[in-house]
Amino acid sequence: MTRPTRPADPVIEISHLRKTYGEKVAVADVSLTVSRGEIFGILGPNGAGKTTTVETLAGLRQADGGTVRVLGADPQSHPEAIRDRLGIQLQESRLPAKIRAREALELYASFYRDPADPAELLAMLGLTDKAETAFKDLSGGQQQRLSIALALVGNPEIAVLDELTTGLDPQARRDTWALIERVRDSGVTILLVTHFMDEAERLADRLAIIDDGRVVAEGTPTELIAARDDRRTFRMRLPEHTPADAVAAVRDLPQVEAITPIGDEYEVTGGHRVLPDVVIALAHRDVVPGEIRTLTRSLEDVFVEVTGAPAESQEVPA
Ligand SMILES: Nc1ncnc2c1ncn2[C@@H]1O[C@H](COP(=O)(O)OP(=O)(O)OP(=O)(O)O)[C@@H](O)[C@H]1O
Repeated sequence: MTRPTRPADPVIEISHLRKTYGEKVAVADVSLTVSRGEIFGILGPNGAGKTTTVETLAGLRQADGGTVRVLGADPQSHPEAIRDRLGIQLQESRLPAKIRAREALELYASFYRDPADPAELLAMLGLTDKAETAFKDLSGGQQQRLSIALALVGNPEIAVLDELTTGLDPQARRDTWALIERVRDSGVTILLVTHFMDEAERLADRLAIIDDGRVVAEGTPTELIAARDDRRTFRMRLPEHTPADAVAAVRDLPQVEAITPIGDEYEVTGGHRVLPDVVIALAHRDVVPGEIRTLTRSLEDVFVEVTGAPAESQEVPA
């Protein structure tokens, strides 16, 4: 597992968290630390224990083992210590159909000692025009932005956002990402729960991949990709009439793990020197590849390797 250096100024510290529901172990052993001012992503397949982890740190569930500290306080024994300092947007937060956007924000603002100005929040989230619109008449993206506004209305130091862009169209997702970056830039620490690789790669300063109730990898997206980047893959197009023994010679090179014909190309995977070795071996046989493309790894490749799970579909409604 990748172990990053210890983060500075921790605002969330989870150590060996365990949570069961009867026989079901939802969280087996999760430890992670979130620093002030960062966007920290929790990424994992369905049922991995992500929501249970964030609900426990928000004081909404009682842990069976381990310790949780949020802004230095234990949310299990002192939920009031973090109540005004942590805002949470849970999956599929539903509001009454007829409540208007401004009314919902004013209602939530009334729960806090030092709330944000609802009108300012509406403006920041691009909802000023929709202030008097009933919840049921807002689009999916507008409902999502309102639920983010509700997580921010208490002027929290930490915002926990769960499945932020599920069900949004591509443009609404991009708009939401830009908004989250603005919120982070205003000084709020963000804990983002997601099963979308592109979202985690784009937004998270650091992230933990959780699988089956355990942290299986942790670091910046770049660290995670680089840590496992000891293999190289490229595709090449060979000239017509390339002799079969040239391809066989490539297959026999120590650096080559696999060479697979795909359409009119070959995909070659191997060690970090595989590309020059293949090109030199072909040159010895007077074969010059017509085109070579190296394939770069993504967070999705890392996710599949560490969880063994197929990556969640990235498809969203057009
Ligand atoms: N209240 C509950 N009672 C019993 N089992 C539960 C309960 N809540 C969650 N679980 C189970 O615990 C496991 C972890 O659930 P959790 O919701 O934390 O996962 P998740 O990673 O957030 O998944 P998803 O991405 O699907 O929301 C799952 O197997 C789930 O079915």
